[in-house]
Amino acid sequence: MPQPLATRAPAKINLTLHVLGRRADGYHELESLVVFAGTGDDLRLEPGGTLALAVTGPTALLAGSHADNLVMKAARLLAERVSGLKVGTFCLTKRLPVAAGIGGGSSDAAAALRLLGRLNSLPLSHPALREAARLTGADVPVCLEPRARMMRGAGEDLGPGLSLPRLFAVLVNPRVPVETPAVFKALGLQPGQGLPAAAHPVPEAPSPDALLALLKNTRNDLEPPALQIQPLIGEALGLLRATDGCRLVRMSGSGATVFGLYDDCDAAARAARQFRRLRPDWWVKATSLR
Ligand SMILES: C[C@@](CO)(OP(=O)(O)O)[C@H](O)COP(=O)(O)OP(=O)(O)OC[C@H]1O[C@@H](n2ccc(N)nc2=O)[C@H](O)[C@@H]1O
Ligand SMILES: Nc1ncnc2c1ncn2[C@@H]1O[C@H](COP(=O)(O)OP(=O)(O)O)[C@@H](O)[C@H]1O
Repeated sequence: MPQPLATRAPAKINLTLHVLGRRADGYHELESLVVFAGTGDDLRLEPGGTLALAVTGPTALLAGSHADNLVMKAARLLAERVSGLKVGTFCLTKRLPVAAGIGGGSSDAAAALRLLGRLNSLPLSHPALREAARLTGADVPVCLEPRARMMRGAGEDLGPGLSLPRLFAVLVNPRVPVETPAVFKALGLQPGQGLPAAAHPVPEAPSPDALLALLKNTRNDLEPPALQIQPLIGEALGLLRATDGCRLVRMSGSGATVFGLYDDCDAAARAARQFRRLRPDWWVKATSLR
């Protein structure tokens, strides 16, 4: 019997997200410093038979139908490009909130491509794998090799892996989905129109303080339109900012998840406990980012 293959699908966090402009095809040119969390979904692949998916876990029911699952979309796109691709049954343990600005579905899709790559001896640099990632969604390429890097273009233009200090964070989501296309639409850019550019090159191996100083001079341009659509994001930002030891708060991606940064693991754990007392029904997670 072939051994099942397994991988983690970590949450993606946009520490910065500058929208440079809107292209003629409607997509937006981005510049984003992306990192990955210690928390995420889990994906297993049991090789053999036809392509199938089973989803369990606390947010399984929110992830939509199996046919529309991004795991299946990525696998189908790869199978269309690699003849005789060996497949099997994917078992997804879904824990991350859905439509939450932390790329859960994208990270699941990228995890599926990693596992199929392993099963079929395809390196992550294989053109079919890269193309399947890009066609699955704008955030999938950066999730293929989940490590800190700059992401540009619509998401396909990736910088080299960055050596960042580990950051200690609390992630908060009010458990309300926010749809990405609606947020980009609410930004209100016309094709060809841009926002003021503000390049933010990351120095080689910055200290935690240097990284924090850089983050304070940057933004998430999707925060204002997302706040218009879902005012609970403003509440999340305000409550998190007020937790003890919080150094910076910001929304990730198109929301609604927001993150707070703290000096160390204990401060983040304390803040998460403090926050849970205020909003016991929300998703609150202390984690590290890098
Ligand atoms: C905003 C970001 C930032 O990392 O994260 P999330 O909020 O999804 O986590 C991503 O760009 C989201 O990536 P992803 O969720 O994969 O986007 P897709 O499915 O490809 O596109 C959904 C829709 O978002 C808009 N879109 C997406 C990416 C982009 N650069 N410009 C866009 O205008 C388009 O309207 C598109 O139809
Ligand atoms: N494996 C999956 N996990 C989560 N959402 C998925 C998945 N597959 C498909 N989707 C769909 O993709 C959309 C975006 O979900 P998600 O990736 O969680 O968003 P975000 O990138 O904003 O965190 C949702 O509307 C959801 O129905």
